[in-house]
Amino acid sequence: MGSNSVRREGDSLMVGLGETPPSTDLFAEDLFADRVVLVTGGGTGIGKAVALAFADHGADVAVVSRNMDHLTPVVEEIESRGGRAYATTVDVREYESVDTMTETVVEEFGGIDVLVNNAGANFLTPTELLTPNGWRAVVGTILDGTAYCTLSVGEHMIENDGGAIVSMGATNSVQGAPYHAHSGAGKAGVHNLMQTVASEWAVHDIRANTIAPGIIETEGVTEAAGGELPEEILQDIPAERFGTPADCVPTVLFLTSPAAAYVTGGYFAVDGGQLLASSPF
Ligand SMILES: CCCCC/C=C/C(=O)SCCNC(=O)CCNC(=O)[C@H](O)C(C)(C)COP(=O)(O)OP(=O)(O)OC[C@H]1O[C@@H](n2cnc3c(N)ncnc32)[C@H](O)[C@@H]1OP(=O)(O)O
Ligand SMILES: NC(=O)C1=CN([C@@H]2O[C@H](COP(=O)(O)OP(=O)(O)OC[C@H]3O[C@@H](n4cnc5c(N)ncnc54)[C@H](OP(=O)(O)O)[C@@H]3O)[C@@H](O)[C@H]2O)C=CC1
Repeated sequence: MGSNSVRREGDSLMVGLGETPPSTDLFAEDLFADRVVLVTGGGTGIGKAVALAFADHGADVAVVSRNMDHLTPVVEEIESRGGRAYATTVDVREYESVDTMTETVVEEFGGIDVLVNNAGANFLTPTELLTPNGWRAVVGTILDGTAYCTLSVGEHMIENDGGAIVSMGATNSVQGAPYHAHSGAGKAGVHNLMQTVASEWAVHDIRANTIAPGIIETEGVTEAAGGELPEEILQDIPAERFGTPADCVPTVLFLTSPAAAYVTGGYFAVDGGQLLASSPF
């Protein structure tokens, strides 16, 4: 068995920098029983993997995004596994649309305990070619969208028994990098917003954290990168592979579970070591 794989010896699960095991191998089956989880952008990529995993651990799951064609298969998949799921459309860039989403989900499931701000958008462009509309398309989705969902669902959480919020940041928020002006600035704002929310809303029993995926192979990032992910990037990733949506799942589940009761305002890279500096020698 290669060094980059999960090894089981007897009953113990030994994990290095290999494949992330399915969440059902790692967390209790009923970890999120009686909990309601809302995942924005839950019909594709990372959001889809996260939504399915929450359902596998007993949550009622609402998936929302602009396109019902992305959402319906996830609802069907969850229901076919015996779970409860619900989908509604939303454009996270529009506050009214977001507020309607919150009301609809609360009406359907009776509350919202966990919010995963996952809806996102990106493309790579030299800054001098970035138009105001291009900036708005990306920053409007990742920063306004995260803020609107946090404000709307947060109001509900404050009025009820608190909750947990996780937002998808990105490793490009840590320092400026070519072609990421809109995405990097927006994702930096996401982390800063989560820190502020964490500090203000602890009193309401609400925790808020940021997960920063590195490069996770999804159709979305491939499109954002212009059609393919250049293999040369792997030279800067100590894990020597791109991530998968499954790599992001356990961190989301951990941060929104009671295991993270004392964890708030944090920034958690899921990047195979991509943020580590490469050797100058
Ligand atoms: C590579 C490592 C990245 C790590 C960090 C983050 C990663 C991620 O977020 S990954 C995945 C997220 N998923 C996606 O990005 C999905 C695929 N992307 C898109 O759908 C588009 O890029 C979109 C976000 C712009 C689509 O939004 P939409 O509202 O449909 O936008 P429009 O097509 O109407 O365009 C608005 C505006 O943006 C300009 N624009 C769009 N694409 C590009 C591009 N590739 N390069 C330059 N400019 C672009 C477009 O021209 C419009 O501006 P105006 O022409 O001035 O009207
Ligand atoms: N993959 C990667 O390498 C990385 C991803 N991330 C972040 O992780 C998250 C998921 O990315 P990934 O799974 O790769 O990408 P996807 O493109 O698969 O996911 C983005 C999701 O957001 C939804 N969405 C986009 N715009 C809106 C909007 N205005 N309103 C509501 N929903 C919207 C899309 O659904 P629909 O089209 O139906 O609206 C889609 O389901 C994003 O926040 C992304 O920025 C961060 C770093 C790296």
